[in-house]
Amino acid sequence: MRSPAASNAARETIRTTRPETNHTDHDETVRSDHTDGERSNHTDGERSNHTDGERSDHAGRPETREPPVIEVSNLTKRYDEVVAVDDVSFSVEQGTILGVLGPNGAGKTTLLKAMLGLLVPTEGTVRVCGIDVHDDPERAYRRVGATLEGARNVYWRLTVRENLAFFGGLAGESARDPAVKARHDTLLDQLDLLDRGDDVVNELSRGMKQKVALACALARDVDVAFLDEPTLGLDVESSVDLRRELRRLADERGLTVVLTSHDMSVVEDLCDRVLVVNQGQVVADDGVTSLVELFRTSAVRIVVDGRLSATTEQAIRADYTVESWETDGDRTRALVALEEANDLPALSARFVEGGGRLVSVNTVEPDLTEAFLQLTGSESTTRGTR
Ligand SMILES: Nc1ncnc2c1ncn2[C@@H]1O[C@H](COP(=O)(O)OP(=O)(O)OP(=O)(O)O)[C@@H](O)[C@H]1O
Repeated sequence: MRSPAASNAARETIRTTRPETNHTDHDETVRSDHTDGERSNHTDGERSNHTDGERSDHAGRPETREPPVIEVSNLTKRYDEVVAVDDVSFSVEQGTILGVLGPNGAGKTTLLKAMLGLLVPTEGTVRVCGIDVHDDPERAYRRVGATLEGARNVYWRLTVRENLAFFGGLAGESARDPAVKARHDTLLDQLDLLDRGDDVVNELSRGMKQKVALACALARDVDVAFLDEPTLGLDVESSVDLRRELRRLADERGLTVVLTSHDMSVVEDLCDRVLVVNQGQVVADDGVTSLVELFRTSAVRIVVDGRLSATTEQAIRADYTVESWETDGDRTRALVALEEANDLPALSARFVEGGGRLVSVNTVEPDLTEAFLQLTGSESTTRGTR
């Protein structure tokens, strides 16, 4: 329905409205469509001190805006001829849940691994909480938790609590420390795992294992969680629970989350902001609502009874963008793009004039899947009706 030119124009719009990362001008990097103001008002005062020394002023004096928790600058990762990440720059404010989307091979995992300091970039830098993850990986590691391969990171022969103790121990924390134990208890409680704490992970359901993996990523009092496909394989209920928990951690503790997911509903429900990656480059960086708005041309699904002639079909196709046209006996189902809702009566009239009897007319709104497909150059074949 939208011409490649329209998609390109949209792509250009997204790239040009998003300022390049400017680490000295935070106003530039703060986006109006996010609730940054609300998010910076966290209940855990310690959390706002995430930049190793640069902290907010709790004594009532005017505060300066804090630097972003994550700053990626001109990051490039090449594997011989393949440019997996191509000159990517962006920054993330505290308490944001950022979704990284992209088709297979787009560079999402490479980007995440480079942000975690697990890959040496060909060029560019990543700073987490003000720490360069490649110059000082150990110090950076203390501030981040990650699940890169779901529950496979977790030790299945250990109990849930032993896993938490192990992952906390990697950063020198002792589970015997009452403060650490209290944190683990709170985490288990929040994830509804408190009564399973002494169970061997192997005996838990898949969804529970996934939650244990998340608990391990957060076992230390981290500022940032990198989660690769956190809801993969979860049933609907567990997926909803996990999303709720991540939202709560972001809102109440100021946890910053970077996640990848192929599940658009997860991203649409959960993320404040979406980075769409394609061929190693960021092709869009915006709020979910803004991205969907960008492709807000509606379509209408019309069902009519009565045989429509080939001439009628051709005439409608000549005047409108027909996304699909299916005839099944006497029934025709057509999906037609409309630039203006006002065009609907005229379009319906064309079907009636052609001998059809209207059965139903439904407006179909675009969603994140549609925006994603447009941005990555794929074409949508179906639209969901809302
Ligand atoms: N170790 C490696 N050596 C060579 N090429 C690699 C390596 N890792 C990734 N690549 C290539 O880099 C590109 C990006 O891969 P990456 O795994 O980051 O994509 P992705 O977006 O995570 O994909 P998927 O959604 O399929 O997991 C791909 O072309 C991939 O083949």
